[in-house]
Amino acid sequence: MIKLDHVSKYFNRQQKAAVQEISFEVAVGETLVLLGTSGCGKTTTLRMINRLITPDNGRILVNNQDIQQQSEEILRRNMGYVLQHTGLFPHYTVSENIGVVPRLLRWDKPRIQQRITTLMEKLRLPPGDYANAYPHQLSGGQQQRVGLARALAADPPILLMDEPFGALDPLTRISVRKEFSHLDELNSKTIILVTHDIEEAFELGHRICLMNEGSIQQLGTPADLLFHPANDFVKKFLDPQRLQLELKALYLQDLWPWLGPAGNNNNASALPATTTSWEALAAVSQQPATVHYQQEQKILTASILMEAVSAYKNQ
Ligand SMILES: Nc1ncnc2c1ncn2[C@@H]1O[C@H](COP(=O)(O)OP(=O)(O)OP(=O)(O)O)[C@@H](O)[C@H]1O
Repeated sequence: MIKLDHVSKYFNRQQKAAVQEISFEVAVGETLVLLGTSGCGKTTTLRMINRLITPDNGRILVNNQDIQQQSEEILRRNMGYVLQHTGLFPHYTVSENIGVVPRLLRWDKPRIQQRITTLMEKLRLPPGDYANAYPHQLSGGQQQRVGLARALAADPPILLMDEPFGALDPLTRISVRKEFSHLDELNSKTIILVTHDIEEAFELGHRICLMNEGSIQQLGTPADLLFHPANDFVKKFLDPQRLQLELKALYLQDLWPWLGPAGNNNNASALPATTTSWEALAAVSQQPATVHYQQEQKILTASILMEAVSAYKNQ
């Protein structure tokens, strides 16, 4: 659905490209995270995809069509854009902010109203309390949700997000991120999300594109980056948070051959095999659980889990 083919960008006739020979594809419904330190070219890459910046070399295709040959208006209508600083219009109410794009598209009033109400409810902004509030009357987390609602209003198939949780304090950031990952509105969307936060990338990305100085260092699943780093840069980038990331990237079903013994315990709570090791560790810290997978049931304790993680890594 989105394809970058050897895309480069040089600013101000720089010798060194801000983005250098970047190629990747993002499938329909996939979330790709662009991860990397400040200045590595993430935002430039994102802005080239919706034509806010023109590449110097290479091609960008959306739905198999070169974006330079599509009208900017139609291209952007298919892409919601969410920014770190929400970019809400300060003199518009929440409801007016969310309705901006549907109004531009000339939807009729009842349809716009219905859509605003639906999104506000889904994003935990009760319309009775917030529809007529102005952005400055909201907390950072609420403003962020309004920004997301505005990007989703016309139901675009693609969502581009630049540090969408970057302006939030760490606790709010974690809770807004969690809500975001469970939002049904996002299930079928193709999402490219920019962040410098490793944990966020691992939580939200189906795949991660790790960049440094304008180039891709590795593009793969969280498990690929952790267990099969392409080079020393990738390894060192992840090292500070390695254990936690490994536990979040490994699902119980990945550890199945090393989990044991098979058994049944009617008093234990049941965990799905799609639980991450991180969540499972929290769940079994008090008492054992059972896991059912491929017609087999096993007992899970913290020590069994940690031994299985070690065995997986040493295989
Ligand atoms: N409009 C511009 N003019 C000149 N140089 C620019 C411009 N935009 C970005 N750059 C340079 O291009 C490089 C990549 O910037 P970019 O904003 O894409 O990085 P980033 O990874 O998104 O960083 P950050 O997380 O700090 O936003 C940087 O060296 C930056 O200074």
